[in-house]
Amino acid sequence: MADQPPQPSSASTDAKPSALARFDAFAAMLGDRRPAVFLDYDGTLTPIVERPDLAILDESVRSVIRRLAGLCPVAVVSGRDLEDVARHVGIGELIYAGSHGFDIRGPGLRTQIGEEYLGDLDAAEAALSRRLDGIAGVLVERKRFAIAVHTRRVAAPEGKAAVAEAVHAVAASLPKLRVTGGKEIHELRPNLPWDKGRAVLSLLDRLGLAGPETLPLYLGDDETDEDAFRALAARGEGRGAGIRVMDPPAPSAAGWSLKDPAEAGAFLDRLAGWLADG
Ligand SMILES: O=P(O)(O)OC[C@H]1O[C@H](O[C@H]2O[C@H](CO)[C@@H](O)[C@H](O)[C@H]2O)[C@H](O)[C@@H](O)[C@@H]1O
Repeated sequence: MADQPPQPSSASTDAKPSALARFDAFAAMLGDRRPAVFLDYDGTLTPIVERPDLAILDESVRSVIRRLAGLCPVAVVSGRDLEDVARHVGIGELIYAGSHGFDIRGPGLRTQIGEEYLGDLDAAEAALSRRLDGIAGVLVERKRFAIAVHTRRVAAPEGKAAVAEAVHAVAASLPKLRVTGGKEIHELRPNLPWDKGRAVLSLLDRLGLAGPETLPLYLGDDETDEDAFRALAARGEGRGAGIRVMDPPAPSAAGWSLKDPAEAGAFLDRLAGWLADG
């Protein structure tokens, strides 16, 4: 019997089919459409590590992404600062969306959303450095359009609770910002209706990829990637595929899964091979 493409499931803890183990079904779902591939960085292309500067892209993954970019549109959509993620990925011709999609550049593309919030972000950064002073292990990472406060190396539970309290106190004093979460991280960003999902939809429009001949794929591992999975799911049945990198299964609006960045690299390699074979 032919391998039937699994139906995308809604946000639930249901196990999502593996886009790698069931690659034939994934390819059948893609059919003769051309993919447009959107890639998150941390936890998707590189394993989660102790500090952001230690998340180095493996050369083999870089070369798979480079090969894929020769076969279909590829964009990296990251919470990191635009320049930081572009430097880590190190492929000049790609499209990059940094600060969770607030800062976009690529061939013929340049957009910055929320420049009028930079003063509030500067004020938040200064307030955070005062409030977090003395909490061992905390790391504040300023991006152009967001501030990440990392708790991975902060003692639990008191230290982590103190960091959360400080972040929420600063946010309460700066209502033009909002708090989002992730893996051992609190982030402050402009309180605007903008996120990775809206950035992906906007890129599809601007790149002329919004039609039915293109199937957008989004690979991500974290809370903020759920915005992109939901945005693709909202385009309608079969108009986008979310692939959540996760182990064990967690609630997700993605229809597919991969276990870890190693599987993500293997999937991208398989996809590139499949596209090259025509
Ligand atoms: O959207 P992404 O590309 O996945 O970026 C999300 C955040 O990733 C980074 O933090 C995460 O990865 C670190 C390195 O593995 C890890 O130490 C940290 O606990 C994770 O939250 C990055 O530093 C953030 O700026 C991004 O927002």
